[in-house]
Amino acid sequence: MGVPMALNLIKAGYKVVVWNRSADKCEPLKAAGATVAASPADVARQSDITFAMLSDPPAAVQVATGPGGIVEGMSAGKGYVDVSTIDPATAAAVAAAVRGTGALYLEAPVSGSKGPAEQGALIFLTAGDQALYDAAAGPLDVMGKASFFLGEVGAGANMKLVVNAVMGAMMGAFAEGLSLADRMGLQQQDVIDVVALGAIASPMFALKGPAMAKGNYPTAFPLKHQQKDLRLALAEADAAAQPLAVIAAANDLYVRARQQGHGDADFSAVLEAVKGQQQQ
Ligand SMILES: NC(=O)C1=CN([C@@H]2O[C@H](COP(=O)(O)OP(=O)(O)OC[C@H]3O[C@@H](n4cnc5c(N)ncnc54)[C@H](OP(=O)(O)O)[C@@H]3O)[C@@H](O)[C@H]2O)C=CC1
Ligand SMILES: O=CC(=O)O
Repeated sequence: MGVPMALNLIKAGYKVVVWNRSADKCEPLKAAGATVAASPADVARQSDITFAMLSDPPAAVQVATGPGGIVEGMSAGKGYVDVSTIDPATAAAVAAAVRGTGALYLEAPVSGSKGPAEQGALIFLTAGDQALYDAAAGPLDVMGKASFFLGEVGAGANMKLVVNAVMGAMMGAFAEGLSLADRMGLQQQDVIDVVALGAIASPMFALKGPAMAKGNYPTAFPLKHQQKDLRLALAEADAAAQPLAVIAAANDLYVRARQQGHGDADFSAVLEAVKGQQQQ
């Protein structure tokens, strides 16, 4: 996600400084005109606003507060925007560390996958320092088609977890429907066509369905990240005393898919876990 987002900033004329743990992934950005920094702190020192797109809560903490991390390069007048999907407690911990330097913090997880990232059509779910939201309006507008400012730190993370919990359950139900159709002797493509015309039509089913019917799962949103989001949503639901029976059942399917080795495939590969449950 980070590469297409940064490429759009470069194309829009922003001076962009990048860092990634595996340095080779910076190559396309360097070729497009970005400066490659030696560490996250080095990015922060050279930038007014630093964006981070990282896999999960441990990565967000490591890059922000670990040795050579963002916090070492932050100071008053700068801002840190974390667009990773993480939990509200991690966002609050990173916000406290960043704000301790005098800098501003905005969480801004995104809804939308690889295609929207390439097209500059992401949806930002932001919360934290409104002054940084205002200052980052230009870059957010380049990378996204909409931005929501939702209030205090944690609200953006919570919104993202709600949306992705629903998405994971929808994809799980779709995978079960395709498998059921197959067992009944129906064509999966016919199911996809029927669904597309009715009240449960979804861009996600239309986009992923034809490949799923062929057993193909080219990675846009890695299954391991969808399962991470379900796991984080279930933990928040537990803390809020909100039972999530359907979403918890969907999480079990994604856990099984990861155990079967599909973690790096697209999350639509949850279909393989459903197939694996079929009785002979
Ligand atoms: N893909 C998608 O469709 C979407 C993803 N998201 C969310 O965005 C985030 C990124 O997703 P995506 O780009 O697909 O994920 P990837 O797995 O492709 O990228 C994860 C990034 O995190 C880095 N990273 C992981 N652990 C560490 C660490 N300990 N220290 C430093 N860097 C680390 C990786 O570095 P390295 O290259 O060295 O491994 C890599 O740059 C996730 O939170 C995901 O849930 C949100 C919306 C859509
Ligand atoms: O988090 C994934 C997405 O597609 O949004």
